[in-house]
Amino acid sequence: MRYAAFVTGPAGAGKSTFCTSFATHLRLSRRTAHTVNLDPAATGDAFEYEPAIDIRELVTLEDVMSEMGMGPNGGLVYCFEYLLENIDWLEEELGGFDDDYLIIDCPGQIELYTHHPFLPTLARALQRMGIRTCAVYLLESQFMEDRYKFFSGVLSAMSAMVNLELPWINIMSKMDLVSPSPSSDTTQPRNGRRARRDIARYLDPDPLLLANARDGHDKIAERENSRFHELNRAIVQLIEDHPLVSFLPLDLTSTESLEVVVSHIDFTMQYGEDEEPKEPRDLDEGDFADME
Ligand SMILES: Nc1nc2c(ncn2[C@@H]2O[C@H](COP(=O)(O)OP(=O)(O)OP(=O)(O)O)[C@@H](O)[C@H]2O)c(=O)[nH]1
Ligand SMILES: [Mg+2]
Repeated sequence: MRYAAFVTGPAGAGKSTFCTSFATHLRLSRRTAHTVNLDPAATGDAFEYEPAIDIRELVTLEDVMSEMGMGPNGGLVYCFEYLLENIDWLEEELGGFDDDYLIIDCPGQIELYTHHPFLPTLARALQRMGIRTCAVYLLESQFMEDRYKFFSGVLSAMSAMVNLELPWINIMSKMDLVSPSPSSDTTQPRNGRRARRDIARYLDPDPLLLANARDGHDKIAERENSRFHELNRAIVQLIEDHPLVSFLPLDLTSTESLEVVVSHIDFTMQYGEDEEPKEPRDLDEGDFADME
């Protein structure tokens, strides 16, 4: 059985860094792992791993921009269309890997996940090749500093999830940057326990975070713009009705944290489930011979 995890998320969320750590972790656990670079715009220092498969061997954004006279965003769309038209190339590249675990490092353009069909089409192509797939969505911990930013992150994660139609895990990356005292939420007393509880409210989003906008700035905003308030209420309702989005914290400075995340990814893809179950050996007739 082959497996592939798409590592997705907005620009700079830590996808490539996570891919490197994830692959290293699997290898240290004596498991095979191959990283795939799916970013046609990646430059030399975009990631630290040595990709086993690299979309840039098929097409690069630079070439598309200079040869087709396209801008960076249209060019990226063109690259993915080109990849899907040349899916044989990918199949050939993948042919060499049997019984394997692919970690696919995706580009950070959010629209690729939320309203283009490329990744779902690609995932279906992999599934046809007998590869079991899942997606990991990274949101960086700075999103927890501001409620509105956070909920926009939650909504983009949700819309990517709906678009991709794959087994899915959300990860709050860069947790090493979260200090024990609550950052911008000045309404909370600065003690460690309260801060941890606040972090928990973000990891398992508490819609009341958005509903109970308590500081003065928000009150003024609400009074001045009742439609904004209405919109917030609608979003709160949406998140309450569809509690699909919770986040696993990832702190790359902790092996344990990485292990927990990897075990969730394994579980999501049902990694190893197809291995021969090691059932106890059946008794042969001969085993009874001595007893008679
Ligand atoms: N403190 C901290 N910084 C991190 C972590 N992961 C990544 N970074 C930093 O965040 C920046 C972006 O990391 P990348 O891994 O390149 O992010 P990306 O999501 O691949 O970015 P794009 O491919 O450009 O969308 C780099 O400067 C990393 O060093 C982390 O766990 N903790
Ligand atoms: Mg990257």
